Amino acid sequence: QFHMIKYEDLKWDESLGQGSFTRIYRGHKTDIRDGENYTTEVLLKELDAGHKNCWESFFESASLMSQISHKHLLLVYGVSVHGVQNIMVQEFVKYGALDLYLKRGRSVSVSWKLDVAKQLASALNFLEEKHIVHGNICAKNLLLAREGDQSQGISPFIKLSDPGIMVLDRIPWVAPEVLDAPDDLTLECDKWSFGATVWEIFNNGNSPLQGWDLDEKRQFYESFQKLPPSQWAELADLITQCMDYQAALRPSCRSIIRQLNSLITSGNDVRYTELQIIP
Ligand SMILES: Nc1cnc(-c2cc(N)nc3[nH]ccc23)cn1
Repeated sequence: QFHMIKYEDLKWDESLGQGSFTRIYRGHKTDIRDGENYTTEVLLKELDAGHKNCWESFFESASLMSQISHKHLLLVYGVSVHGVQNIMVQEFVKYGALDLYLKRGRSVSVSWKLDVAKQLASALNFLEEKHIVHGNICAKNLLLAREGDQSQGISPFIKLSDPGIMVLDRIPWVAPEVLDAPDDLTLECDKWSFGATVWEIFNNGNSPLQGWDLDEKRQFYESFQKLPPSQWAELADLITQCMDYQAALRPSCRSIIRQLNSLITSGNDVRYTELQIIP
């Protein structure tokens, strides 16, 4: 399924924090090609030995991403097994997770945000064409490889990370129909999550329904509520289409791309804060 990497070819640098079942580090891997030693900067994702049960979803998500390659999909070099330890070796993406980048108050323009949304849509379109469901689209899983420079006309560049291990309180990123049947994730689920992720991008990385407890979040679905609309009507409309409670009515990726391309950023290039609903 994927390339096995020798533990002795890996070097750990600094810790970059930890997820629910994983610890992540910056590191390097060495390869020997035509007798030359090459070192590549990598991200090392250690799966807690204690969480054996997440093993298959850990490797499933890794193998999913290593079967295909696309410029906006994170490259997974392979896995390394050392005793009871499992390590996923990913390409190192310089600026890390997009939600944290946006929360750090980087004031980015509307066209910057729209570029990111278009790149995510093209990654989703690629996955849809391969009938591959990602299952965990959110700003936390978007990695920023290039900050972009408005003055030089250089756009940002993002990579969609592996789905990782699905945790259940994924409301409002997880599509409502998944809550009752978590096993049959469909391509339509990724469209719902795309809508929630675009909402995050245009809300400076703030999570929708931030601070709501699980009951309030369940209630949000049960009463078919919608996220507070962006003041940009056409964007709000696209988000609403993606987050349709009827999966079959969500737009195709091609339609999403067409609508994103028809959004006019001129005049919208002002910074505005979005509404937040208070539970
Ligand atoms: N595939 C990946 C995933 N995350 C990073 C990353 C980069 C960074 N500058 N700070 C971080 N802090 C935590 C993770 C991370 C890099 N590459």
